[in-house]
Amino acid sequence: MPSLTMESPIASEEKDVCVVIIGAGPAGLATAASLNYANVPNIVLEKDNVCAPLWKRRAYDRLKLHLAKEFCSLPHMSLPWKLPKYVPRAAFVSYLDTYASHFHVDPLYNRTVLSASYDEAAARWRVEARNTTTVVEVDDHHGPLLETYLARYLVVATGQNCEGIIPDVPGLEGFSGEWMHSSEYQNGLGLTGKNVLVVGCGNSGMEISYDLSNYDAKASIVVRHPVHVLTTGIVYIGMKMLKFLPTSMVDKVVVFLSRLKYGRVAKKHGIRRPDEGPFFLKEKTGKTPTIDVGAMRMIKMGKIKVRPGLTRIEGDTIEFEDGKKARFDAIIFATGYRSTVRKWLKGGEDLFNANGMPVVGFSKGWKGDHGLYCAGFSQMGLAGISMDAMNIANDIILSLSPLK
Ligand SMILES: NC(=O)C1=CN([C@@H]2O[C@H](COP(=O)(O)OP(=O)(O)OC[C@H]3O[C@@H](n4cnc5c(N)ncnc54)[C@H](OP(=O)(O)O)[C@@H]3O)[C@@H](O)[C@H]2O)C=CC1
Ligand SMILES: O=C(O)C(=O)Cc1c[nH]c2ccccc12
Repeated sequence: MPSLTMESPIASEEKDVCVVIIGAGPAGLATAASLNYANVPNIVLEKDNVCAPLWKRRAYDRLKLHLAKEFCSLPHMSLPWKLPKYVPRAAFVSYLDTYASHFHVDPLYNRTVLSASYDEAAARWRVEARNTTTVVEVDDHHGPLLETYLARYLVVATGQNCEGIIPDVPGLEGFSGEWMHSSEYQNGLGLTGKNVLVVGCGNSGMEISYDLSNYDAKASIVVRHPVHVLTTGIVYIGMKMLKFLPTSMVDKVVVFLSRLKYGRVAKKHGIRRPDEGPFFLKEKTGKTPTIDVGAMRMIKMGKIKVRPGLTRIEGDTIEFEDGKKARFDAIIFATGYRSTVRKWLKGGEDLFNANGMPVVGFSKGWKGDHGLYCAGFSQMGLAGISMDAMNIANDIILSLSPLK
C-alpha cells in the first residue's frame, strides 16, 4: 500500500482527440451534445464528480430559472412541456441529466485542468489535467496521475460562476458571527430570529434576503451602487421585443415598466437606477439586472432593511458608509463570482478580461485563434448557451468538412 505523500505528478500517455471541452455544466453538455449529434469525436473534462455541479450543489433551494422556459432549452431537446414556465432548479437538473444521457455525453470526472496551451509545431492544443481519483506508483515513486490530451479544438465551458468572491472588509477575520458566500447558502433554516446582513443586490443577494425573511430572519441588504430591478414578466416582454426591436428601444419600455412598478419604493429606500438601460448593460458588461421575486415587497413592508456599502467590522458590529452601525449574527456575501480561465489557459488571454470573461460581446464571445472556443459566456444566460453551442459545433463541423 503506497503512503499518500504527494510527490511530483506521474504522467500518463498523451491522448489524441478531436475536441476537448473543459467543463460539464450546461454549456459543456450542450456543446458535447451538438458535436455528438454530428458524430464529431469529443471528450468533456470535469473537475467535479458530477455534471452541472453548481446547479446540483451550489444553488439555494428556492431557485427557479429567471428566464421563461422557451429561452432556456439546450440544442436538439426542449425542456419538457409539462414543466412550469419558470423551471425550478431540481427539474432543470433532472433535464440536464436526461439531456446528457440522451446524447451520450459521458464526461471524464475528477479531472482538474492545470494548463491548456497551443503547440504550434503539433498544431494541437495541449491540455494537462490532474486525475484526482488516481494515485499511481512507479518504482519507489508515487503521485497523482497527470493526463495530457492533444486536441485540434478546445472549448472553454468552465462558466462564469467558478469561484465565489469575498471582498476585503476590514475586520472580517474578527467577526464574531458566522459568514458564508451565497454559493453555500441553501435556505434560512437556523437563521430564524437572527440579524443577517446580505452583501450585494444581484440576483443571489435579492432572492436570499427574501428567503431569509420568509424564515423570519431579520434581513438587511447592502445596495451600494445603482441597480435595475425588474420582474420576470418585464424581462419576458423585453426578451420578446428584442427579437424585432433594437436594444435601446427595448430598454426604454423596460425601464418605463420598472419605474411604474418600483419607482416609489426604490426612491424611498435609496435604490437608484443606472443611467444606461438593463439590456444594454447586460450585452455590454455582462451585468444582469436584478429580478425581484418578492424582496421588494418585503423592503416596502420594512421587513428587509436596505443599507449602503459597509466600511468595517468590529466584533459583531458592522459599520456602513452612512456612518451608522448595527449588530449582526451572520453575513452572507452575495458579492458575485470570478472565472479562473486566465489561471490555466495559456495564450488565449486576449480573449478574456481581468474577470476571466471573454471580451467580445453578446453572441460573439465564442471564438479565438487556433480552434479555441468559449461556450456559455455570452450575455443571455441559458438562451446564449444554446446559441454558443450550436455556433461552435457548426464552426467545427465546417472546418472539418472535406469540401472546405
Ligand atoms: N434564478 C436565476 O436565474 C438566478 C441567476 N443568477 C445569476 O447568477 C450570476 C451571479 O449572480 P450573483 O451571485 O447575484 O452575483 P452578481 O455578480 O450578479 O452580483 C454581485 C452583487 O454584489 C455587489 N457587490 C460586489 N462586491 C460588493 C461589496 N464589496 N459590497 C457591496 N456590494 C458588493 C455587486 O454590486 P456592485 O455593482 O456594487 O459591485 C452586485 O450587485 C448572475 O448572472 C445572476 O443573474 C443568480 C441567482 C439566481
Ligand atoms: O442568467 C442570468 O444571469 C439571469 O438571471 C437570467 C437572464 C439572462 N439574461 C437576462 C437578461 C435580462 C434579465 C435576466 C436575464
